[in-house]
Amino acid sequence: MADMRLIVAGAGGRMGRTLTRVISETPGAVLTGALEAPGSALLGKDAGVLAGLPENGVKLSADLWSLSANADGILDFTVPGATIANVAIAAQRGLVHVIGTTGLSASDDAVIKSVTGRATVVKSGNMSLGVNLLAALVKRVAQSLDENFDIEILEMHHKAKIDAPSGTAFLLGEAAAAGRGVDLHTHSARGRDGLTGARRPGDIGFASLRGGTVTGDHSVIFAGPFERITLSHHAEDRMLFAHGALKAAMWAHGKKPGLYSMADVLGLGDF
Ligand SMILES: NC(=O)C1=CN([C@@H]2O[C@H](COP(=O)(O)OP(=O)(O)OC[C@H]3O[C@@H](n4cnc5c(N)ncnc54)[C@H](OP(=O)(O)O)[C@@H]3O)[C@@H](O)[C@H]2O)C=CC1
Ligand SMILES: O=C(O)C1=N[C@H](C(=O)O)C[C@H](O)C1
Repeated sequence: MADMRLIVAGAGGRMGRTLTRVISETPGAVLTGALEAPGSALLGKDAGVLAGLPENGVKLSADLWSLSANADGILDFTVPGATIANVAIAAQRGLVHVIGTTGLSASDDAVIKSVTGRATVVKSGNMSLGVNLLAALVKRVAQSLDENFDIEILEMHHKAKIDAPSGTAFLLGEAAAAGRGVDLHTHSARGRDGLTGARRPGDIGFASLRGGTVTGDHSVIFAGPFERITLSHHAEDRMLFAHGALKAAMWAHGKKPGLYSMADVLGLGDF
């Protein structure tokens, strides 16, 4: 079978450079395009060199329409506005679209959903095996405990992260809410500050810390009367997410159109 031809969107970013390295080490995958923002100072630079590799001849471009003429998939770790612009082109070209971008709004999600009748999209706030396994465990524990156990989600990331709470925190919150049988939107507490009043029973709380170079730490705390259960994941290297994204792309290649999650890719759906 021919190699899967991949475009990295956000090729100059932290995840983009990591993806370029992981693709170069992965049999069955080849980098054919590198997308960056219009006006970026990195346009025209070599994606291999930016990733700390020898030159690979793939120059950063802002023209996804042209790049996508010779591609099977796009790995998209950018910003919401870029991802939403990419969705339409990926769908029109029939590319697998792996979306790792976080900070997407409800209306962004609706746009993504609207193309999945004809596009194959894998979207997840976290592409690692460990976090997706953690989400399955959180769902199970939330199923077993009643509202006497308050659920709090704590995340910490590097100081350059621009969105909060993290996509992973929402993924874990959704898992907890599903286990509890409640709607996360009507059962969350975010951004506590000042005279907040007592905790509302049944809420799922979120707290975000930012600093240093932390790749990504997440804990889900079940705080009950006189005892606490804490389930945690600590990401030590972005390679983790890049390997997951590549696995998702290769899994989705040839799959029928639809919106898939990492739980689908990893076979954790019935966990
Ligand atoms: N799901 C997962 O497993 C993971 C998700 N993420 C998410 O991925 C996203 C990126 O993270 P990270 O790599 O750390 O961030 P960076 O800021 O390092 O990278 C984002 C890149 O996207 C570029 N970009 C901006 N606009 C466009 C555009 N229109 N077209 C193409 N590229 C564009 C930026 O360019 P410029 O700087 O010039 O604006 C930048 O190079 C975040 O949302 C993050 O939360 C991160 C890790 C894992
Ligand atoms: O911005 C990051 O770095 C990360 N973003 C994702 C998120 O928002 O959860 C995944 C990972 O934690 C790293």
